[in-house]
Amino acid sequence: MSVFRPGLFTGRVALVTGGGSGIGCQVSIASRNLERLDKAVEELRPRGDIQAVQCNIRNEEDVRSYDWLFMWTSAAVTSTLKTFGRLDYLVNNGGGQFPALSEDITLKGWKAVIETNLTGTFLMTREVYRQHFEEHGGVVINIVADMFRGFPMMSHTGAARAAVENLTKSWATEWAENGVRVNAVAPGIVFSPSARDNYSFDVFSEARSEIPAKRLGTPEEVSSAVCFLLSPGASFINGATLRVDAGGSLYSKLMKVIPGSKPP
Ligand SMILES: CCCCCCCCCCC/C=C/C(=O)SCCNC(=O)CCNC(=O)[C@H](O)C(C)(C)COP(=O)(O)OP(=O)(O)OC[C@H]1O[C@@H](n2cnc3c(N)ncnc32)[C@H](O)[C@@H]1OP(=O)(O)O
Ligand SMILES: NC(=O)C1=CN([C@@H]2O[C@H](COP(=O)(O)OP(=O)(O)OC[C@H]3O[C@@H](n4cnc5c(N)ncnc54)[C@H](OP(=O)(O)O)[C@@H]3O)[C@@H](O)[C@H]2O)C=CC1
Repeated sequence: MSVFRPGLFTGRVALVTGGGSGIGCQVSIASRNLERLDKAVEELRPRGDIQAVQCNIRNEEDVRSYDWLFMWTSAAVTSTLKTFGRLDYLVNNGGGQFPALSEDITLKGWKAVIETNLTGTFLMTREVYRQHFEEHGGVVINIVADMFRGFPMMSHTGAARAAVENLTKSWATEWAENGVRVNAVAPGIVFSPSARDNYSFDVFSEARSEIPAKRLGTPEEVSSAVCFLLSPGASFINGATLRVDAGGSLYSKLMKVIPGSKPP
């Protein structure tokens, strides 16, 4: 994600898993690969105050590391609080999967996808709530996917993302009185280099004709939705899933073929 909204989030602090964000506030970005994180920090530095935190969201030990000052706290949360002094937003963006028929998914592969997308989101959110949001309130955004009609060829991620959508509703209700809002964003098909490299065929070219708008989404279009849900403009929205897919999740091949074709 990389959208800059000058002014809107000034003085606020966000913790974003899975890569970059420049939403115009102070941000910690957390993922496994420190080299990639440092590169993202360099790119995003002109947009705001950014720091990198190495963290595998699948490992409770990574998420909950011991700190003498803060007692049992998340490394990512602790370092964000130490650096910026507060925490207002958590964006659970880290995730991924691989294409495979269900019968070909090994238990190890299944666990990798479930632990990344479901358990990682649970661990991060639980920790942020325990360490800060319970007392101070905050906003959580869970990035899910278009799994509303199942996710054939990627059933592991479909199951994990549907579970995260359900967690979104549970947390929204459990924590509302603590001033916490929890919403999800479900992107359609959005160009990203890692998605391109993760398929043996040109998934983006093939997908384009199946989207009513005849084009892919952009990271900025996803980020706009995230920024809206984080903002005070969404203060009465809780437990919702916002689809950012240009209607892609509503379209079926059984319907009339979509005419025309627009450039990407
Ligand atoms: C034909 C497909 C049609 C579907 C069409 C749909 C349209 C597509 C829409 C696109 C939507 C895009 C959504 C996105 O999320 S894009 C960007 C997300 N980024 C990624 O997905 C990054 C790449 N993925 C991963 O990093 C991994 O998949 C994973 C999340 C599992 C990370 O796990 P880990 O780091 O632990 O990875 P390992 O390499 O150690 O793998 C562990 C075991 O997982 C199995 N595995 C992993 N990759 C594959 C693969 N490509 N094929 C089969 N199995 C795989 C395997 O069992 C691994 O264990 P082994 O290495 O011991 O075998
Ligand atoms: N692009 C698309 O069409 C769609 C994407 N999405 C979802 O949106 C999110 C962003 O996707 P996109 O930017 O395209 O993909 P990327 O692969 O670029 O981003 C995924 C990020 O997640 C991080 N990550 C993966 N596993 C872990 C882990 N165990 N711990 C911490 N971080 C982890 C990766 O960093 P690192 O490897 O360094 O840990 C990477 O930065 C993902 O959850 C993706 O599944 C959903 C629908 C469609």
